[in-house]
Amino acid sequence: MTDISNQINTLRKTLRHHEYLYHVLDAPEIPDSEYDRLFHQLKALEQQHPELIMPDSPTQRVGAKPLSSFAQVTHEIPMLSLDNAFSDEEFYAFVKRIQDRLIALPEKLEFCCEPKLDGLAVSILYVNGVLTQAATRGDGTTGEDITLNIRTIRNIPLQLFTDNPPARLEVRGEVFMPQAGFNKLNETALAKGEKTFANPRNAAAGSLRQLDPKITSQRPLTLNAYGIGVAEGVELPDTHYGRLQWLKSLGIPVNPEIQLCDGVENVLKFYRTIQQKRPNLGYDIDGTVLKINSIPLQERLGFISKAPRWAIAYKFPAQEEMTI
Ligand SMILES: NC(=O)n1nc(-c2ccco2)nc1N
Repeated sequence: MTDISNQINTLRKTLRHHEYLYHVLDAPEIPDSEYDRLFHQLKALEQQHPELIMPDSPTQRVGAKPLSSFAQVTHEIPMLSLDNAFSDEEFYAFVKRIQDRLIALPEKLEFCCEPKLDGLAVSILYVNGVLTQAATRGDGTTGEDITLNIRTIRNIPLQLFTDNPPARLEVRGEVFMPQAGFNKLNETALAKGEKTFANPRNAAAGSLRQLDPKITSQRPLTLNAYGIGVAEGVELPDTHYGRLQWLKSLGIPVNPEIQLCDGVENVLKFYRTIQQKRPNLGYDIDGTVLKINSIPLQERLGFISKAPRWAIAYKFPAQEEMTI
């Protein structure tokens, strides 16, 4: 490898490390001025040697020019929506349905308990550890290709932090806008006489669905992963919580409030704790998501194909056999 490409690779590794410390761990080790100096050093070297530019270089986060429209992406594994509970009784009924379906049952059900982030669900595909495609959830089967916009979100690694990446890994999570960033965005928009957003969720959706990645790049968006879709060339942990910890080890941001809860009473304790924390989290949530932690149990339970809640077929009574 030439000396120049050595310098370029060392700078990329250093910048990825500091980007992770700053945007994922919120624990920078160098001042912004030093990060900028290294970034501009890399940018200059790449401009002198464009043949060495790689898509996963830290300098390649913001796409070149605006798109005219979004391509469609079909999810290999559908991104289903969640059933809702609005009371302890409805949660108990949910647990009872599980117990009724699982003949052989562990004495206590273990749940992975998560805050329900109020943003936009996205799917991010890494091929051999490199961020290759990203899409919105859309209708669960088909979404919009927002790869260029997702690449601008600073806490989403362009390359997984491992020397032995899976062949393909689909990370699923919520992109949201923290309240401080939302307030600042609206203040600036107001000052400029531009459109303001009603709430952080709309701001996140509007920012992610920008055709110009330069605009998305200036919006304070962040990702928290909450699951895995496609995974090839890797043996995944057999619990949901274990999979989230594994994602974290790859440099993927996961919400710090997530907890394992053993038994229904501890789950309800988590729910009330998050409810109390809610005003001070710094980002909007609209509840909690409570998941059976064991993957084999999840697979035994499967999915209910979700009929829309907004339509009903009101049928005529079965006709008597037509007599001619
Ligand atoms: N919105 C949110 O925070 N979600 N959404 C899920 C989800 C949706 C489908 C399966 O899991 N999980 C979390 N934490």
